Amino acid sequence: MKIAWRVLLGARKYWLQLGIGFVGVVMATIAGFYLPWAIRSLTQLATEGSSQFAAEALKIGLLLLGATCVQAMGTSLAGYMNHYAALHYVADLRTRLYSKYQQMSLRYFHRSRTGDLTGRVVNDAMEAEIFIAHAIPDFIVNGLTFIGVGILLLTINVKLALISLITIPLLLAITIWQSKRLSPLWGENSKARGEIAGKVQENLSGMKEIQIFNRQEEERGNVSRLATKHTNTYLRASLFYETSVPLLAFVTALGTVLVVILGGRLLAAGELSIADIIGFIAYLGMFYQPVKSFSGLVEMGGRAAAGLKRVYDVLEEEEDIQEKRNAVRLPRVQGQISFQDVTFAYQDGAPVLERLNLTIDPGKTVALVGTTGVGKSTLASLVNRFYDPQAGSIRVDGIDLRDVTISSLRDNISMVLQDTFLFDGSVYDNIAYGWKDATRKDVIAAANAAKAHDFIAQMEQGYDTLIGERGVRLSGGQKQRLSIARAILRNAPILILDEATSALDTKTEQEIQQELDDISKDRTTLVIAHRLSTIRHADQIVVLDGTEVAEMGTHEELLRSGGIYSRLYESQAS
Ligand SMILES: Nc1ncnc2c1ncn2[C@@H]1O[C@H](COP(=O)(O)OP(=O)(O)OP(=O)(O)O)[C@@H](O)[C@H]1O
Repeated sequence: MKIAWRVLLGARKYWLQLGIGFVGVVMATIAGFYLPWAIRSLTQLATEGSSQFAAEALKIGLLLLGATCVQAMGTSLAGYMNHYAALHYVADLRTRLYSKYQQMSLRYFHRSRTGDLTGRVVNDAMEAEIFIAHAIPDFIVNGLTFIGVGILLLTINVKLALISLITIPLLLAITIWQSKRLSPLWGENSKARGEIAGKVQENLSGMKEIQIFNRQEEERGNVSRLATKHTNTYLRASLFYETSVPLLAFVTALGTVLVVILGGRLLAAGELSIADIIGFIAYLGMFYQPVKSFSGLVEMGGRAAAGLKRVYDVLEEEEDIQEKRNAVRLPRVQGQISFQDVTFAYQDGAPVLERLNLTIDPGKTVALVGTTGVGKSTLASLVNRFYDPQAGSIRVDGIDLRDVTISSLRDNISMVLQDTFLFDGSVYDNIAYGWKDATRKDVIAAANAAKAHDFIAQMEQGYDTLIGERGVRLSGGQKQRLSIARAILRNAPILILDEATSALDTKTEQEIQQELDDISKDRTTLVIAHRLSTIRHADQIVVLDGTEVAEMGTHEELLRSGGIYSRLYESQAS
């Protein structure tokens, strides 16, 4: 019920269409009441031996034609208008969900499965269509039919109408029992379906690893287990559904049996005509229909509500990276970055960084060095608020990152990451992704600076060549060069290079290194590189050890001091 209100309130932009749909539903339902009435009237005329039978029958026929036309028009109007509202609301929900995903921190994506998140946008949001265009109109039709036909039955014969009510409590008890058991089962079913989507998506991304390590059997087993789990949850729900539906049909038939027996007695006593009995039985089918379909409706609503709950759960999720209400726009910065007593942990009790202090002067190049897993990438990702530290603060030009809007902060930062991601589109689009107002000249200049222009020019369609799933495959080094071009194009005052040249051969690395050295001259640059030869010219080298800064200085200073850095450098040189 809560979900129904939520859907209706959420779809308030489409109340006009829903209102028209409502009128259509009412028109069609009421017009549908006429057929049994017409049968009753015709039987009455025939049994009374009316001399005007032909003329009366024509009148009834024309009325029936009118009612049928109204019913058809109402159904069509309601169907289109309700679908119009429903499908537009589905589009709104999908957009809101996606936009919510964009606001979530990386932490959220690490703990969620991509397939599950995709399923919420594609499948679960679609349940709103079931709710608005099917469950709610059906509920109105059923309510109207039950009340309207109930009144008509009372007008035909009160005693018979009361007798036909006897089975209703039993019918209701069965449907309520059924819906209580079914709703949670449909919830489990949705979850199990999401798990399969998540697992298959994950395995498709990791297919190379599955084949390299020959884990096909295990992975097939994992998918099969999830598929069986889904089948079992579905079957449990199905068992309830399939036992209660025939039970309902049986109890409904009992009602008709009672009416036939009592109707016969009343007929014998002269209290009722044969036309009344025929009309009554024709209406009785309509009268029991809402009660019978109540369980199906509850089941349909329950399933849709379970899916929609998964959508609303995401929409309600609190973003762990929040923008303050009074956050200000960060202008283009000079580029001083300072970490003050920063403590950060992915999991409680296992800090990656603890009370870390570090100041990077504007325009300087600072290299982060340390053993693998020490927290270099983590430190870099705190600068553009992929995560917030649990304690301490990070400032850019003295301004706390939490006081500025996230978009203005990120406008000031360009990043080249270890794992390059390129979109399914042209080479040009992928480079231009770095700056939406870039001209073709800017894009080519950036490609030149990243030493990517030559290989792009050699492609059959040059910058218009499609890459990714629909186009050509690029080598790791080519991809990396495009992502460097994208970052160069962004022209931000802070540049973060996280293993940016790791996929390149030594010769190309050296060439690009020169370009990177050039572009980092007038901007603050944070470099993470395992190959220490690439960072020896950095203004400052910061060595992380444990959870804090262990050493700091230039290449020469650190070599002289004979600490961690000098040992690392020597081990690489040998
Ligand atoms: N999303 C995450 N959730 C939980 N733990 C994480 C996550 N990302 C990194 N870690 C852990 O945090 C620690 C620091 O990781 P980080 O990637 O910052 O190290 P790094 O120094 O950049 O390593 P490398 O040189 O191998 O890239 C590691 O122990 C890592 O396992």
